[in-house]
Amino acid sequence: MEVLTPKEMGQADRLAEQAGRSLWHLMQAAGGSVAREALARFPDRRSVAVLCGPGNNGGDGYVAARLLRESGLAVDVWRSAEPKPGSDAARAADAWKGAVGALADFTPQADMLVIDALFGAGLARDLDGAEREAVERVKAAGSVVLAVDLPSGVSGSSGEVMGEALQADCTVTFFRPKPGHLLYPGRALCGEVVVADIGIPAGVLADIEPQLWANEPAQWRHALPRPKNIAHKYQRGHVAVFSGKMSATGAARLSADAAARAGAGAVTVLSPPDAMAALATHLTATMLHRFDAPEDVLAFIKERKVHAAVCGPGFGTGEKQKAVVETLMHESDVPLVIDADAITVLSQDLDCFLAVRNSGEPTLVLTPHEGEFGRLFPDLAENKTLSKVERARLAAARAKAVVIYKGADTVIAASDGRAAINTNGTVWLATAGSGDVLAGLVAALLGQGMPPFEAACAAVWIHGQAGQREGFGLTAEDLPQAARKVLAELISR
Ligand SMILES: NC(=O)C1=CN([C@@H]2O[C@H](COP(=O)(O)OP(=O)(O)OC[C@H]3O[C@@H](n4cnc5c(N)ncnc54)[C@H](OP(=O)(O)O)[C@@H]3O)[C@@H](O)[C@H]2O)[C@@H](O)CC1
Ligand SMILES: [K+]
Repeated sequence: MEVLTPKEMGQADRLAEQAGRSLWHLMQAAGGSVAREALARFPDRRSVAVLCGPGNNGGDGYVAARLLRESGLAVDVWRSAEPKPGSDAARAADAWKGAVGALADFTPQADMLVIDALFGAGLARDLDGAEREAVERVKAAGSVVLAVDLPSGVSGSSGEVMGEALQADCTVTFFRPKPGHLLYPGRALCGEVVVADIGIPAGVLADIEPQLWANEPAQWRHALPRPKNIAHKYQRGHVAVFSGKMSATGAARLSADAAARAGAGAVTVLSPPDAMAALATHLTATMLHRFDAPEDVLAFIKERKVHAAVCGPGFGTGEKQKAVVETLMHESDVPLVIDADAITVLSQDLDCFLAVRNSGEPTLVLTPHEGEFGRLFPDLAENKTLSKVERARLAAARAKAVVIYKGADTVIAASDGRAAINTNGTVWLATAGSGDVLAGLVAALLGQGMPPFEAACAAVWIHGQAGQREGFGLTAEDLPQAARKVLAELISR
């Protein structure tokens, strides 16, 4: 599903108006969907307090208050400021015939349902004054909170908290989700998110051309590799995985296993001389090839028609490893997944490493977690005015790569501006070796010809789904088999 920034949502609103849906009607539908969710989800609440701000978010609140009162509930409205005269919100406030108290006098109770219509998409600065104090009182009272569009204090564009924010049990948003619903900490503060249809025609999206999605199979399933019956193993993608020294071969084996389970026809682990024996005792279907120097790597990639390579897991960060990364980046055009130690190597001189990747397909996928992202792109990491999506996009454009910016809310970004926020991750994936598996999955899909952005999105989603299936106590060794089953289901559907 498309994700719209608050600015794009404003555009949707204007385009809907041109198509004959006035803001007044949209506001009625928005307030109506809030009232419906309140009745359906919290039927046992004895009283309802609707907190209304000065803008259209408050307007939605007045509409919901009226409808809930008409359905027989005891409803009070508390407002921080009056809506602008002549606005749709002012008209909605006029249609509310009950009492209106000053927000400063509002005393929340634990058994109350609080409908938060203070601020939504128009939140422009940190909460302070009466609104901030009311938010603090609601949090302290522990009332159940249903947020209109966004919990007040959460930025719709970044999910960041602006000064202070409510913790909602449920958030009803309209037409399409916003980044603030999917990016932390906003995602946690929203509670369950309901996306309500308020009559904005989906056709407006063709004009808006959103470049951000919630990461879902609908976005990339069509591009999943489906091998032809007559393909031989090398036509199904040959993935090379670089191993580190003797005491650090496990990470490469996890990547290799993941690549094989994700459909690569052949997988070879490229091993430094000292690790050959350790790897040989562990590998069965996966092939093993020794390399001493970068020239060996280039020769192997060429002669054995490697379709994608993973470099980084357990690789090491010394001069020898740096020379290999440099060679891969400058002298080979094999699609590359650069992870872990190879990211550290790259971050030593990113400009130099990326200097020659100025044209052509972005065949580079970078998979930094928060710390690695900070090392690769320190200025972007430190820029607190940017959302995680914006940081990932700028990084992708700078590196001419697909960037998988990992975390609980992993963002995948392409250098052309497309981006996706992943939502199916689980805490069980925060385990040693989990990233090595992800790198192998990306390489398998790349090696089978899937375009890089789609391959990265698919791999992240499949990884998340595999984590959910395995759940409590999973280890990275469990993930490749689980990923295989997830992928098999996706392809067979
Ligand atoms: N788009 C659509 O299709 C639809 C949108 N709908 C609804 O409209 C909502 C967006 O409405 P909106 O633009 O009026 O913004 P909103 O969140 O009410 O706040 C703006 C007001 O707050 C003020 N203000 C801001 N920050 C502040 C602060 N920290 N502390 C104090 N004041 C602050 C700001 O003041 P200003 O910055 O102008 O001085 C302005 O007065 C959206 O969330 C959804 O619920 C639906 O009705 C259906 C269709
Ligand atoms: K709100």
